[in-house]
Amino acid sequence: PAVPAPDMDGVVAALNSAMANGAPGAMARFVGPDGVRSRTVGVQDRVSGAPMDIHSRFRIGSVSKTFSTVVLLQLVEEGKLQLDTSVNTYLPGLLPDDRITVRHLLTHRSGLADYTNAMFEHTVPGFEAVRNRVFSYQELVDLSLSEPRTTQPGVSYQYSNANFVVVGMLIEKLTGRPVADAYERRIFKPLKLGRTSYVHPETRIKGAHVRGYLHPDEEGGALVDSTEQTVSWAQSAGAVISSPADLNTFTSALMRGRLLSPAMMEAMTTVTPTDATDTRFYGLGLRRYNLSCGTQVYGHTGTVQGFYTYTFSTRDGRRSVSAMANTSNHGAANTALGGTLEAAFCGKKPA
Ligand SMILES: C[C@@H](NC(=O)[C@@H](C)NC(=O)CCCC[C@H](NC(=O)C[NH3+])C(=O)[O-])C(=O)O
Repeated sequence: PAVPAPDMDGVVAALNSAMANGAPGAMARFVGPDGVRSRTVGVQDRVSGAPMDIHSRFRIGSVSKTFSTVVLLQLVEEGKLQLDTSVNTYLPGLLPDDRITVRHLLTHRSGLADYTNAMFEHTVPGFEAVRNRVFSYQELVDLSLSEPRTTQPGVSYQYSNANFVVVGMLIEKLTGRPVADAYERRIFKPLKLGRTSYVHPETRIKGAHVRGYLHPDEEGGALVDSTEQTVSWAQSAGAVISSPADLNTFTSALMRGRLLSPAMMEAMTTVTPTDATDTRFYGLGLRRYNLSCGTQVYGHTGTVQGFYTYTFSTRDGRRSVSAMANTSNHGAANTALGGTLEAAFCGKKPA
């Protein structure tokens, strides 16, 4: 069936709006039946003035959660663990509640508190305190367990990075190897994602990359260059580095069933609402947005110091959008960047 052509003027307007709301630069890449459309605005480096480059790499934050989910669901397909079994079966004694299952982690329904709320309550001091720190998975889980649970297991959606830290622990326990090897062997290599890497705890981004700029909490305060950090506070919940093209390839290949069986894709895309607007949903490590034109898109968003990311694809994988703005802690810029989805997937508004 015919699909609307992307409204690339609308995409550029959204990118410019992200800049008007505090991002030094932004970019978006659309892949559809009629080929690739890329747009960039502003700069990827405020000091050198280097313009935003569509081939540059950047930190994708929680889009990493979908990569971690693919690895874990492949392990489920291989019979190494089961979704509705207690996490403590595979990681004895880790969690204080045997009722928390693997599925609860992937759907943010475990009740494990998100330690990043306290860690980054004061944005720049919180970031400076951890940007060069290396945490073990256990230390991050202990931070979560030092706070009360946020829900009884399975009862409600409560987003938490802790869930995907435990997913990383499961992957390493079940494969006997660092999570980086699993990403490489199971996703990056097969899909030839040449600009995607999982780097921890090295702080530098190798190769041509975007510099990220963190907004301080103080209105009008100077931007902080947050490009170099360990991202050890997130790891399997947020430490992947990628590029617009690789993200388009990843989400499209995922939706086309290149990484998981049809049955597992059915499980992954079975969603529940995450808010009262009936437009935002979560499945297994995957968001679904219902767009104004009725199109449903699947993918993930990312927020890591200095970088906002959206990467979504239609269910058939025929169309995908990846968009990035090199700032964070500035909600208006994030909302503006999200406007690329409506423009790209719904096309020009009817006159
Ligand atoms: C929401 C997003 N989640 C992620 O990408 C994960 C990895 N990031 C976070 O949980 C936010 C950490 C603080 C960011 C900092 N904010 C503060 O420090 C606020 N005081 C910043 O904005 O850079 C997602 O799933 O879409």
